[in-house]
Amino acid sequence: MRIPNTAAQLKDLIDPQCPDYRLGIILTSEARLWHVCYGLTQFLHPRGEIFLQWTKAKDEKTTGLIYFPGFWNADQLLLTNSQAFSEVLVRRPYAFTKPPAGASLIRRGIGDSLFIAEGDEHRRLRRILQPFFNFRKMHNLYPIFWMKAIDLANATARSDPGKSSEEEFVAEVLWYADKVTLDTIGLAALGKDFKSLTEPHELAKAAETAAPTKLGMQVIFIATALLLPWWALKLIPGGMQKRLNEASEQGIRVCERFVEERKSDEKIGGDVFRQLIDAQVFTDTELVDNLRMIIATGHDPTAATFIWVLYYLSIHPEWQKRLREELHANIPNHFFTSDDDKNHFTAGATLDTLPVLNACINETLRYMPTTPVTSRVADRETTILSTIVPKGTKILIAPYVLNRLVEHYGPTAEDFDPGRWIENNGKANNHGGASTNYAFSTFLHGPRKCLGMAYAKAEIRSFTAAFVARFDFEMADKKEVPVESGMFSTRPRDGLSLRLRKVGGWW
Ligand code: HEM
Repeated sequence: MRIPNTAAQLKDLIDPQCPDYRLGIILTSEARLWHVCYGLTQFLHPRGEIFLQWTKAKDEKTTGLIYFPGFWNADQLLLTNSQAFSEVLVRRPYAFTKPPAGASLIRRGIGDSLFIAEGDEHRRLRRILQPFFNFRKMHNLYPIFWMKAIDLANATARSDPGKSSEEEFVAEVLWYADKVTLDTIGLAALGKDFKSLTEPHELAKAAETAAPTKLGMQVIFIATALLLPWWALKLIPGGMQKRLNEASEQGIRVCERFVEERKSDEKIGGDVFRQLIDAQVFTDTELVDNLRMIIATGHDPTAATFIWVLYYLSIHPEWQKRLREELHANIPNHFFTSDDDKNHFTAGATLDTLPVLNACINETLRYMPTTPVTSRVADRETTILSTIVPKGTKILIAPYVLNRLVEHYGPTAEDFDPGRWIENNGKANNHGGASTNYAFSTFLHGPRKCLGMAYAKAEIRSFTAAFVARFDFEMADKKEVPVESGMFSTRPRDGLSLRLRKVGGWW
């Protein structure tokens, strides 16, 4: 079967019950040019929600694929079931490459690295980098995560020196999350504490310059997907393209300095970067580019996920309370309060096994994947689920959709419910009640699965444990529902302002 390419055939593939379909067809049936509206769907916030609605509307006759035209009337396929995910991500991953326009934007931002490499080059870089991110190595990083988790809680408690009460106050916590995750990846990857939590740092400034929540960044992504040339982006108001260039150049300068420092002093550090230099597998340019990638990918999505954990716990106080009780029962007080002891907590062995902690984090990762939608392009004529897919077809992969399907999680699929990760006997499970691992697609699958999954989970466990054990919290404005935003990682557009109360006896 060839992909249909007329508005009439489109009707067969998209269920007319779907409201967005009707909006689309009104705009598209007469004038194909208006297909730009469908092109926008992958950028609309909450990202992935429209695709979930389409998938649900097709429901009983779903084939695993929904066809819809994109910008400039390009062919696009949305994958809607596990079999389709498996074919694209696991069975034939190299037949589907990252879209060239998006890849070139990422190259400008964080360098020519594993993240956008394809085919044999991707295999080579992955083979080199994978061993540095294995489960055991990530476990060995727990002392760093715990130390930084305590720093995060302490810095939050010190926020706004003029506050009227030291025991109860309001703080915007996304700012702290961004800084502490940057400092943590600095220590883990480079053995270097950027200390951006307490002092200005060039890399934190670069990240703020390219502030991912700004509307301008969204416009840049859309313009790139529209295949507008780079020079045309200069016309976008707000100087976004200039700021992106500045941020990128700043990142290059800082990372080049790190490489020089490291190469000139063989004694520094036993961290990931030292091991990469010693292995002598990368040129200097590759070192700089992959270091930029590790710093960027290693802090932005973990900060965002940690913030969503805090948000869901603030609107589900019953889970917050259960979690705090679990933490107080399992982690002795002095590991939070004593400067000597905080470095000696064997956090890994404890935090990996706490059912409520892991349930709250897994459920947040499921419910709010910070990469809700990603994409590929068929780089040759191929098939997905026996459907012929012409070369150049764009493939939309939405973890947000698979993570919320009733087929996977039952009638509560669209509710936030950490309980699905805990068995009746109180023990943790790692499937959330779903029968396929594609039901949890937050980190994707196959050879391009997130390299930092174990790192991210261990870091978020540490930050959540140290925060929830010591603060009781709720939304500063109880009526506020965060507006989702961000093109790299989905995060609350205006940060997260919490009313925090110090928990007595844990300071
Ligand atoms: C909660 C946190 C995180 C989430 C949700 C996440 C999610 C993802 C996703 C969905 C991808 C695939 C993107 C695509 O191919 O379109 C990815 C790739 C990647 N992630 Fe993560 N990530 C997280 C944290 C991290 C961390 C902490 C690191 C590094 C320390 C990292 C490093 C990478 C790298 C290097 C890739 C590219 C892998 C490849 O193409 O072979 N990520 N991540």
